[in-house]
Amino acid sequence: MSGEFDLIARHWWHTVPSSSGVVLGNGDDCALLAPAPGMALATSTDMLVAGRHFLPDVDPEALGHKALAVNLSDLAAMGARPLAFTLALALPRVDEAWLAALARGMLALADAHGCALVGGDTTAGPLTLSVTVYGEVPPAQAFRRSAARVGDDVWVSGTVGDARLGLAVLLGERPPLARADWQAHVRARLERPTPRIALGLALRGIAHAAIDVSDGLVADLGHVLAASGVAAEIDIDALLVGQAVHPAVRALPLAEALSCVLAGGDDYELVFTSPAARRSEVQAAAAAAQTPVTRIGRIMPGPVATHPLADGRPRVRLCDAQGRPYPVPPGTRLGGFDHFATMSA
Ligand SMILES: Nc1ncnc2c1ncn2[C@@H]1O[C@H](COP(=O)(O)OP(=O)(O)OP(=O)(O)O)[C@@H](O)[C@H]1O
Ligand SMILES: Cc1ncc(C[n+]2csc(CCOP(=O)(O)O)c2C)c(N)n1
Ligand SMILES: [Mg+2]
Repeated sequence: MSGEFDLIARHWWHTVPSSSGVVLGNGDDCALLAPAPGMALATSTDMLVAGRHFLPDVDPEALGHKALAVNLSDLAAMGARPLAFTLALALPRVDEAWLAALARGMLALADAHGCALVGGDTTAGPLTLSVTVYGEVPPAQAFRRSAARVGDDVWVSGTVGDARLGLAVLLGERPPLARADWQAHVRARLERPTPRIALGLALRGIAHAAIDVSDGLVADLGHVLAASGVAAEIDIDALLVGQAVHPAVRALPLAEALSCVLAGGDDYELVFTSPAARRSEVQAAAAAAQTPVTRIGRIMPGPVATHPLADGRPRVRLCDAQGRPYPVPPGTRLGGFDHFATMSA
């Protein structure tokens, strides 16, 4: 028998970790959360829709991981520590083995971050996963998008562009990579992103503004710049020769490599700003968090923002190591992922 409540009980009952700020978990009309004294409750929602965020034949364990990871990534971008999450799930059919794998992937990542599943909703419908995360952060140390200042450095964690290369192969836009280890890497980067929670926590009190790269580096940095009323120079030489670009991406024709790096999306790395005087503290925080970071540019004066999201003004200037305008090759994409860009009203 597979009624709605059996299904929830079998797959989603989750023991609440004791130290987590969860007063009451799964099973009542609401969960009760209590951030530590002096902490603000941080919350964010992101959903994954079959055919749009993932292909329907994706490994369900990886899908469970990614649905939570992209949400934890938002907590990381705020400098918040994860406490709990809820899961709203629409399922076209009940496939016990598929659901067990989904739960395994999601709950393994939850346990790794001490983040309890405290509630949700399950319905029949087109395959959709919507996660809401809750975390805690000292409000004065949260990395607001509006906090970038002229004179700040721009940094990025990990590598950008490799997830988009993985997607290009999956979508048949290009053949699989000749090197099996590179192919496995780009696929894993697409399907099992690493939320940079440890880095976010280590950067508290050091970074000014931050955002996680979901739509593309230039587009997401653009949200920070618009919210802060500033502009930025991105040093393409520092990006391409540094450790922020994986060799599999560097090996692509230049326009394709730049498109992946600057507009790829699905990276779930942190782009953050911090004062130039604090470079050594950023490096120490990154080392403590065991997360590589690369300095890729600087914040410059820019137009005053009219809206923090859809401001429409060009704010990112691409330059070379000498600060000269970078000659972007024809065919390079810079715009980020936009769900409605190709839909007519
Ligand atoms: N339906 C909605 N109702 C209210 N606020 C929304 C809604 N959709 C998005 N927002 C808010 O708009 C802002 C931008 O949303 P967006 O989803 O682009 O950011 P994000 O979650 O950081 O990025 P991504 O979804 O690409 O990971 C966020 O503050 C988000 O909470
Ligand atoms: C099958 C398939 N097609 C396209 C993509 C790429 N993609 C989809 S949504 C998104 C931005 C983040 O989503 P959101 O802004 O909704 O949080 C990106 C980069 C994918 N991952 N899988
Ligand atoms: Mg979102």
